[in-house]
Amino acid sequence: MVESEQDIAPAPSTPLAIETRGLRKVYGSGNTEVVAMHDATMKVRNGEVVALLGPSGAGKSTFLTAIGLINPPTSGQIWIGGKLVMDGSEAQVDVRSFRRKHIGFVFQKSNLIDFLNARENVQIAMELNGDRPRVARQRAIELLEELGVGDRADHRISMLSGGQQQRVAVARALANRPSIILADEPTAALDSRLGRQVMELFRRIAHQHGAGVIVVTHDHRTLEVFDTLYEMEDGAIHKHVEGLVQRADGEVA
Ligand SMILES: Nc1ncnc2c1ncn2[C@@H]1O[C@H](COP(=O)(O)OP(=O)(O)OP(=O)(O)O)[C@@H](O)[C@H]1O
Repeated sequence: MVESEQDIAPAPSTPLAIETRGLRKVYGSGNTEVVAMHDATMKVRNGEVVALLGPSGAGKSTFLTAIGLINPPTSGQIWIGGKLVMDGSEAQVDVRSFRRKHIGFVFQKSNLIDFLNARENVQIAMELNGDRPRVARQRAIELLEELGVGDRADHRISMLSGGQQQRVAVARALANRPSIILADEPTAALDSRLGRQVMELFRRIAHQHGAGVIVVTHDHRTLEVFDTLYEMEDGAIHKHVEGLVQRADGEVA
């Protein structure tokens, strides 16, 4: 991919890719009740790349899977591309098709299909979305080339290194031109050089393709790649502003 003058953070007036309002999630009930997320509020603009930090058990995966329409919140609202998609635990869209069309996921482990090759793993995401095989095949090859693994397109997943697999996973996440990308510790299995490359890739993708990106990470070595840093603690989200911790709704804590 060629670096371009578009590789800059989005202006404050850029439309929102993601907005969450007062998300709350309660698991279990009675003695086993856990409030995993409360008043979790965040805005991500098109083209913005956001890191979500925080200790184990803070609620990061709960937040990400709520936005990914995998794990509905107990209450609060989720807006994607200006559309209300979750109102409390009630989906406002056809979840499966919305997810396929608009949301790209990258997980800690790549979740690729082992018995397919790299190209087929990317291609299948587009075919499931209704693209013709020839069109899907061509785009899969282009994406793998763009991500620097074009020469591994015909290799089975088990023959690729961890970093190469993660690049294929990113290609698959981009296949249907999602408007948002959600990544849960995508560099946890990578050494620091590859981890950095994958994070920089997210930045380029966000800035050049205009997608809103949230990356859950513990990897403090790569934080300068991000436009905005948030921290989650005990189920609540705070925004980092020049050394201060600011609540996502604007109040300084
Ligand atoms: N399915 C579930 N049932 C009950 N409690 C759950 C469930 N999933 C998560 N929790 C609890 O909710 C809280 C938040 O968990 P979550 O996985 O969202 O945190 P996290 O910040 O992603 O943690 P980590 O960094 O370790 O992945 C934790 O206390 C966890 O034990």
